[in-house]
Amino acid sequence: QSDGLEIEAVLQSLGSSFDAPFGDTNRPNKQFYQMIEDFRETLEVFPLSPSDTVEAHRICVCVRKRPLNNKEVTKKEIDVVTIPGNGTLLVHEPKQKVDLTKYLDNQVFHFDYSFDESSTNDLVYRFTAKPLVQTIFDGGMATCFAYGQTGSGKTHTMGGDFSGKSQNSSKGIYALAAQDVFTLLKQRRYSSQDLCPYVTFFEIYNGKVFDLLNKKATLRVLEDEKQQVQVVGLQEMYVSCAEDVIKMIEMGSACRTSGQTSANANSSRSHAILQVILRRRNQLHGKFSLVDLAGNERGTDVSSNDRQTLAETAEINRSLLALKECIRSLGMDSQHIPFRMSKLTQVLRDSFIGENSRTCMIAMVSPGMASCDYTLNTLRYADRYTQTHEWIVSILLLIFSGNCFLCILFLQLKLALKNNLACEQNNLNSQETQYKVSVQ
Ligand SMILES: Nc1ncnc2c1ncn2[C@@H]1O[C@H](COP(=O)(O)OP(=O)(O)OP(=O)(O)O)[C@@H](O)[C@H]1O
Repeated sequence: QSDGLEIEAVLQSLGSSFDAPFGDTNRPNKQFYQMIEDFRETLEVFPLSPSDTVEAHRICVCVRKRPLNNKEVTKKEIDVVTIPGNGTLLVHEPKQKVDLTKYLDNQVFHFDYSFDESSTNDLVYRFTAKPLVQTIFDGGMATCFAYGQTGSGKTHTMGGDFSGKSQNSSKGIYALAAQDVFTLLKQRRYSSQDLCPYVTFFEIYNGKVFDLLNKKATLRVLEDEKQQVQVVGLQEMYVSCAEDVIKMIEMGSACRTSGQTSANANSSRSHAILQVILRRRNQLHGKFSLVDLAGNERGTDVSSNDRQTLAETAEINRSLLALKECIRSLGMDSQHIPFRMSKLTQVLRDSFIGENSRTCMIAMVSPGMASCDYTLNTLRYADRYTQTHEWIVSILLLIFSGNCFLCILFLQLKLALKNNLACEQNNLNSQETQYKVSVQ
């Protein structure tokens, strides 16, 4: 029987055309599966191709869907996410009416780019982090975040493909960005500029900073009199080629703090930050921060609910909320960036200030029906950044048109969003309170 399951899993991973003889007999949620398949038949698909134009964005928000993994295929999980292209993503949320009629709530999300399950790291890199490499040569700060539920593919995207348990670090966004930095450094216009590349690699775990290139030494974060944030003692390694950077990625990744969640046996419980820094005569010229964020799971997803795990989860959620606030403020060109809200945003302060800073957020989603709630959470988190741009356009339009009614409507909308944020903060606070109560 187990052989049968394995054969079935392989056939399913080859394509849905092989699915019918097996899937029809004992697939759980067969009706939903069929409804989604029927819906997909009606869609026009425009897959992203490497020859498509890469647009310049100050804040770029993208989404990447990973394929169903072997475990999900064996369990006959339904794929509830469809990427028709043009930056669109659909979640087919299975629902049931009071009379038990099943139906799909098809929710549509729009991003700058959407990558389907067949997209390679190369393709994702081309549209996300690659355009940011130029920023650091122009004396700016670039930041690329991988955000998403545990097991959704953040480390796969940033650190490289896994073959079995070993990771191919040369195939991740970290390494691809490093290669491009060295390609540009060799170009005549930059080779004469005396720019020197350095790398730092550190993690933030439970509000503490650890140097992944120096035996996980604990580091202090201090602010100097000019409000510059310094990570005291962080090793900045000189690198002479992309291979040097790959060695550092492998060295640092090996000592990253991990744990076990229901979705990932080797879950990263820390935010890992790789920085490629350009210095000219020891002065900072540009900095590219590539951030593999900790999974945004809720407390119940982690396999043990002990004191440490609860504290970890509360800290992860707090820092992700802080990050959301900082990127929102950046998008609105706000004078006040609340970077002191968490250690993560504090160490990334440079990324949120200055006119020449560019950010890219890649939201990762798991395709399975069991992950549907978390997928929607991730998409809503990322969706807010896109909304920020739309808001700025709306404000300008309203000011110029002088339309009072629309102004009132807009202010009400703004108030609703503020309330929503307050709610999120309350949720976080109550999560922390629960944690405190459980510790007592
Ligand atoms: N696009 C993809 N194609 C193929 N396999 C993938 C893809 N994305 C993720 N995977 C696989 O899914 C598993 C989980 O991925 P990964 O460790 O990158 O998740 P994560 O989001 O970093 O999780 P965590 O937050 O728990 O660390 C890995 O085995 C990885 O190889």
